[in-house]
Amino acid sequence: MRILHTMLRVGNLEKSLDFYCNVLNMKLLRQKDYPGGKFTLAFVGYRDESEEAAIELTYNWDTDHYDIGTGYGHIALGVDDIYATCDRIKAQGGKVTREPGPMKHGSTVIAFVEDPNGYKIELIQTKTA
Ligand SMILES: C[C@@H](O)C(=O)SC[C@H](NC(=O)CC[C@H](N)C(=O)O)C(=O)NCC(=O)O
Ligand code: NI
Repeated sequence: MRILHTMLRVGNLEKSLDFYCNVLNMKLLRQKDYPGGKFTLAFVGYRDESEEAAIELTYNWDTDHYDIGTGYGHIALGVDDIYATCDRIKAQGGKVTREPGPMKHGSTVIAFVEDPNGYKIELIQTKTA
C-alpha cells in the first residue's frame, strides 16, 4: 500500500492553484471537471503520482468557503533552505504564520505557511547545513 493523495476542499480553485503552483512551486499534474457533480478536481505535487503522493484540490462549484475546524493539522513539505524559502514566500505575498526555527519541545526546524483557504502547510528543513 502507499499514500496516493490528500484531498483538500478549496473555495477558489484559481487562487489555490496560484498558491500551490506559483508559491509552493508544485506542478499541476492533472485537472478534470465533473459537470454532473458540479465539481473540479486538480491534482498538484512535485513528482509524478506514480512516484509521490499528491494533493487533490477539490472545488465544488457552488461553495466558496469551508470551515476548517480544529481537527486539521497540516501537510508537511521538505525544503532544502527553510529560511530562504520563507523569505521568498513572503516576498510573493504568501502568509508565513510561524517563522522558521526549532520546533517547540524539539529540534526539528519548521515553519508554517497558510494557503488561501486557511489550510496550514508545514515546511521542514530537510538538509543539515
Ligand atoms: C515534526 C513536525 O512534522 C511536526 O509537525 S511537530 C510540530 C508541532 N506539533 C505539535 O506541537 C503537536 C501538538 C500540538 N498540541 C497540536 O495539536 O498541534 C508544532 O505544531 N509546534 C509548534 C511550534 O511552533 O513549534
Ligand atoms: Ni508535521
